[in-house]
This record gives sequence, C-alpha cells and structure tokens, in this order.
Amino acid sequence: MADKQALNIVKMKKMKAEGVPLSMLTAYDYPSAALAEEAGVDMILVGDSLGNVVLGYSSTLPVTIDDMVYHTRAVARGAEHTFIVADMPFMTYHGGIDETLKNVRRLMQEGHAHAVKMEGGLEICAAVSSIVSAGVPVLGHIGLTPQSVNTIGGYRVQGKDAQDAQRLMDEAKALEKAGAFGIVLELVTEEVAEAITKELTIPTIGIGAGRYCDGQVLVFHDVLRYASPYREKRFVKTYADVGGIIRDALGQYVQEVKQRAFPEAGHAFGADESVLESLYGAAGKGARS
Ligand SMILES: Nc1nc(=O)c2c([nH]1)NC[C@@H]1CN(c3ccc(C(=O)N[C@@H](CCC(=O)O)C(=O)O)cc3)CN21
Ligand SMILES: CC(C)C(=O)C(=O)O
Ligand SMILES: [Mg+2]
Repeated sequence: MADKQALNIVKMKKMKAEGVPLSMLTAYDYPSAALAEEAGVDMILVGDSLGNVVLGYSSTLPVTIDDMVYHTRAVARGAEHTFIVADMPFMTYHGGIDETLKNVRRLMQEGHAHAVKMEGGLEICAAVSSIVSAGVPVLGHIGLTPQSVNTIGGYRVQGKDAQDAQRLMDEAKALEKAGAFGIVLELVTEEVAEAITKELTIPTIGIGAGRYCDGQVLVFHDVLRYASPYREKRFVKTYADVGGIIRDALGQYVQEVKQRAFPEAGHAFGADESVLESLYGAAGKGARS
C-alpha cells in the first residue's frame, strides 16, 4: 500500500537536496525482505543478481521475467512498508514497447513492486519515458551493466578515460530527462560518480562508485558473506559471516544426529502407559527392554 510506505520518489529527491543518504539493499525472498525492512533500509532492490546468489547461475543473463515476478512477490510479502524496486531482466525491455510494458505490468501487478530498474543509456530512454508515462517509476542503471557483460568484455570499472566518463555523464543526464527517478552507478570511478551526482537533481545510488553518491546499494549475500562469490571484491563490505555461522550450525546438527546426541528426551513426546500396554501387552513399557 502506497500510504503505508516509509518512502516514495518525491521524498527521495528531497533527501538528495538535503544531503540525507539513501540506503538500499537487495532481497530475494520473504525472510531477507523482512530482515531488510526490520534493519530500516530505505529501499529494497529485487536484483537480477538473484541469478548469481539464489539460483546459482554464473551471470544474470538466464534470469527470466517469471523468476523476477516470483521473487518480487515473496519480497513484497516480507516487506509491506518498504519501497520495492524490481530489476527488469535481460532482453525484457529491448523489443517493442508493448512487450516492455507487459513485462513492467507483471512486475507491478503480480510482483507488487513500486518501481522497476533498467540497465542502459540513450538506447533505453524512449522505453523509460513510456514506462514513466504509464505511472511507473524507473530507476536507471549505468556504468557496469552486467546484462551486457558479453559486449563490455568483462566486469570492469567504467569511466576510466575522458571519453567514457563523458559518455556516462551524457547517459545520466539523458535518463534524468527521460523521467528516471534515480540512477544506479555501478563500478564507476569515484570522481566521475561525484561529478554525475553533482550534475543531477535526481539521486545517484552507488555500488563500487565511491563515497560521493547520494545513496549506496549492496547485495544481501555479499554484506552477510552468505554463500557469495563476491564477498572479497573491493567494492563490498562484509558486516557479518553469516555463511560461517550457518555452516558451523549445520555441521553440528549432522554430527549430533550421527552421534545420537540429537534428539534428547526433551525434544520428544511421550505416550501414555495405557497406549504402551495395548502395544506391548499387560507388561506395558517394561516389555520393551
Ligand atoms: N553477489 C553479487 N554481487 C554483486 O555485486 C553483483 C552480482 N552478484 N551479480 C551482478 C553484478 C555483477 N557485479 C560485479 C561483478 C564483478 C565485479 C568485479 O570483478 N570487479 C573487480 C573490478 C575489476 C576492475 O578493476 O575493473 C573487483 O575487483 O572488484 C564487480 C561487480 C555486481 N553485481
Ligand atoms: C547490483 C545491483 C545494482 C543489481 O542490479 C542487482 O543486484 O541485480
Ligand atoms: Mg541487476
């Protein structure tokens, strides 16, 4: 429900103007969303990074619109009071506008997202305008755009030379003009991210883009060191070793079952003596030994 949300896109722009940072975290299911909301994040991103951290793919390319709808719906059930952005997955916004809008409609109506995110620059601006015109807030995403890994040639820092930095600036301005409510800057040099942040009136949300963006986003599993292959990347900060805690706990469980240390008497439910008499005859429980 829009009126129950702590945040909306009008307030976000005001927060940028006032210098209040925006915190964003990914979530992919009911428990991760509930924990993110309890922690007080401003926005949840249902990222197509779920392909990597939840589904076990080696890139985000295999993620489908059905995957995104399914996970977004679960997140919405877990975080009823948080602004939820859903990633448009690979190749779901590059065909005709009808197909693009159909996919946006599914994320909003079936997934219960409040906004969508799309990777790209000038080439997606027409689609951004159409989606915004339909009443759906759009978050842009430039710099390292993982859905284009095969044309970029790897997961590399962007904006390293003057021409590339100018391209990013032009893309950011074009997305603002097309109606985006904010822009994710991924793996962009700190100074270029700072320059873009100063130039725009809409907030920038950085990931591996340094200290001067208006907000920050990280992947849930990276923050928690939860079975994440990205935990040691330079742009990530790990706040707890949840993966280690889970591994130790599960290992103890396995050992205790093997050693018959679990379950103990206190975990079990006892039967009445009369039941035992009927099972074993008049001798009752004593007949068992
Ligand atoms: N778990 C997870 N976390 C993410 O942040 C994430 C995903 N998955 N999947 C989708 C994209 C892919 N992302 C990536 C992938 C690789 C690098 C990487 O290798 N970065 C190098 C920098 C390379 C350079 O210097 O140009 C690094 O060392 O951080 C960064 C972001 C970020 N996204
Ligand atoms: C890394 C963030 C920005 C993202 O797009 C994702 O989680 O899919
Ligand atoms: Mg993504």
